[in-house]
Amino acid sequence: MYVKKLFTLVFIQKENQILLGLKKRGFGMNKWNGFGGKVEPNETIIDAAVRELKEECCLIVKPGDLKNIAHIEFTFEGQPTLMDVRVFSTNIFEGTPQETEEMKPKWYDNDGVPFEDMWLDDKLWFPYLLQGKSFFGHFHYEGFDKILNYKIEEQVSM
Ligand SMILES: CSc1nc2ncnc(N)c2[nH]1
Repeated sequence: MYVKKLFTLVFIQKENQILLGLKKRGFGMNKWNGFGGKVEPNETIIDAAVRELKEECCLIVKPGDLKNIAHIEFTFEGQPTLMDVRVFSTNIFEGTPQETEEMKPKWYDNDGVPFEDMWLDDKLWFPYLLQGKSFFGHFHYEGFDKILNYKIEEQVSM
């Protein structure tokens, strides 16, 4: 029986670039990632995604411009937690990415994503993200540095 926790993850994309943030504290510190976090009890998933993006890099997006492109679950050997991560992307945004206490933003070329400084699973599913393909993924970890098993299934549309 898992204890499910809901998270958002937002990727801002340009023609051939993707915006990543270097996490400066907390869970995933010193890893490059998209922007997001926990969904609070009083908000929708989309509202949480919009809120976290603004808080973490000062970009503004409209809820309607966020496309839900993936649903990724993370479980951990011997732990009850299931991280239920809803992934969104858009190329419509307002503002310029700013560094905050949480994240240092940087544009990366799609063919230069720093996988060696990201979560282990990211290099497995980023190709789907970069090709605009919707997918479901489940990654079962042992600790935080070893993937025991995983699956990725392309979805026709989310
Ligand atoms: C704990 S395993 C994990 N992989 C991840 N990849 C991208 N964003 C996350 N929040 C991730 N968590």
